[in-house]
Amino acid sequence: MKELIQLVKVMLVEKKLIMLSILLGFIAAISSVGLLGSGGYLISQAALHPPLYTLTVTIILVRFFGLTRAASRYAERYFSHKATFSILGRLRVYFYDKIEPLAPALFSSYRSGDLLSRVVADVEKLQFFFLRVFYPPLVMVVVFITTGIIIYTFSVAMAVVLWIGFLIVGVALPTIFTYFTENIGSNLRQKRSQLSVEITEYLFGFTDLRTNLRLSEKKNTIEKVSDELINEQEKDGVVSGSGESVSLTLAYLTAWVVLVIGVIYVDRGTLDGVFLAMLVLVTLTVFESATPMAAIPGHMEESKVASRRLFQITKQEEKPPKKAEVSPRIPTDQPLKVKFQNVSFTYPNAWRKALKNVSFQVNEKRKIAIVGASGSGKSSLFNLLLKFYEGYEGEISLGNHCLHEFREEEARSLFSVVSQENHFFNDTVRANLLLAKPEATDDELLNVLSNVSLSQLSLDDVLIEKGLSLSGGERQRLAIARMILKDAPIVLLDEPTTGLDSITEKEVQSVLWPHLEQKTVILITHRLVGLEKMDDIIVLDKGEVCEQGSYDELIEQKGPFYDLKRLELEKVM
Ligand SMILES: Nc1ncnc2c1ncn2[C@@H]1O[C@H](COP(=O)(O)OP(=O)(O)OP(=O)(O)O)[C@@H](O)[C@H]1O
Repeated sequence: MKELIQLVKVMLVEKKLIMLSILLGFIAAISSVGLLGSGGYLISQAALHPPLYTLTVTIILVRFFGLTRAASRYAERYFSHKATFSILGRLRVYFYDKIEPLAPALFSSYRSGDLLSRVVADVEKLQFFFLRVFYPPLVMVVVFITTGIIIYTFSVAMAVVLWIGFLIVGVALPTIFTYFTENIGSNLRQKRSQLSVEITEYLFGFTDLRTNLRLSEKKNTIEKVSDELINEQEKDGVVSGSGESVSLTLAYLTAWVVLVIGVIYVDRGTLDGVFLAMLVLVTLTVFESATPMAAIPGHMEESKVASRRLFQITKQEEKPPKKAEVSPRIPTDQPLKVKFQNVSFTYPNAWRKALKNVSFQVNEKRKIAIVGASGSGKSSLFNLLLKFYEGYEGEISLGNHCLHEFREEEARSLFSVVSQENHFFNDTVRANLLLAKPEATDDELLNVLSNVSLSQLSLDDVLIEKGLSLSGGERQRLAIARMILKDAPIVLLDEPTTGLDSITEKEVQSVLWPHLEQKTVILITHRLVGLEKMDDIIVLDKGEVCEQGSYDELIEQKGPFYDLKRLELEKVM
């Protein structure tokens, strides 16, 4: 329930549209009651053959209610859907704003398929919260009160029957159906989320699954989960369908009881027979606004769970990292030094430290390599520098400022990153390059492409997602083109040539290094080729710095670096 209250708070930003929808919903419902009531009265009066002028007022009333009903129903649909789409838009922005600063730490808690399903499908599901859960009961209560008072002036017994009918259809039935829908709803959601996870894994792992001959196995799993989902949807359909039919039956039953009471009263002479049709039709019509109540439990349950799942992701925000209010202004065109002082770090939910008391300094324009076996903590250093994770001990500084002083965007603007796997979007070469420098002109882009020996590409060439239409070497050179365009003072290289053959590796290196002269460079690698040109090498082992020095010093020292180098050479032989 707490989540729904939170949801309502976000929704209330659209209070004008919400009020308008409720008001128009009420006018439409009461006009329906008025139309059928005055219609019933007109027919009864007409049957008595009165002079035509006595019917004029009733005819005008029928026309008035008819037109008002049509216009207000249209306006109600228009404004309620407008409110719904505005609310959904706001919710998407709200959740995106909350989630964005939590990435990539978020991926340690959620599988990407599940996250996708939460942010897309769960927000989508919330459209029914306003349309089916939030405002129809408000309209229903006001319409019943108004109609109950009108009927009361004719007969107390009829009004009591109407109110009993209302309590059964509008309150008791939805409560009973809540019980049934809870179970079905939770299975349905579980299956939907499972299907989303399976499909996402199928798409992301397509190549691996195919090469390992596991494609059909995965397909079968997807089909099985899909069948289970269909099964749950069928059950859900049966429950919500029966909810509606039971409500309708009870509404007709109430109208029958009103008719029977009316007949008795007319027989006794306590009610004028001309009002009988009007009262029965009014009773029938007023239930139009109560029958949607049967669908409320299902939608309510779905909205409750959808909002719980959504707010759960953002809950990590409750212990937010220290956020800098104003970032120090550092010119991005000047070299910058980087310093780690006794930095220790444990990933959220991890049981051991990824970094332990790491200290090193890279002065302006210096180039250092950080080497170590897989899992030694190399990427974790970049994760902290780029502020993907907070909550470390010790101090990291850029220039003369502590990293905590920088806002995320400002800190990231000081780095260019070239990694082993750079992402390219399914868009033109131009769009993929402008990502690094949105204001760059075509001439500038073409110049950079020629600098990285990619003159054969046109700016309008469209890349397949992840740059799969390019060779590995071309992808890396395109990533270097982005780095040149961004022109940040610190360059982070994360195994930029791993996976390339030695000729392509040489080509990429020859394109890369001339552009790094004026930059502070940190290279992380587990391969020890070409490290002679680095000013300093830091060797990490299980998150700790175990050795540091120039290439020659480390070779001479015959320590861990020397051992790693020897092992690598042995492997090559
Ligand atoms: N998101 C994460 N959540 C929990 N633990 C993590 C996470 N990322 C890394 N680790 C752990 O932190 C330690 C250091 O990992 P890191 O990725 O920094 O090593 P690495 O030297 O860069 O490895 P590789 O060369 O394979 O990329 C490892 O024990 C790893 O399991």
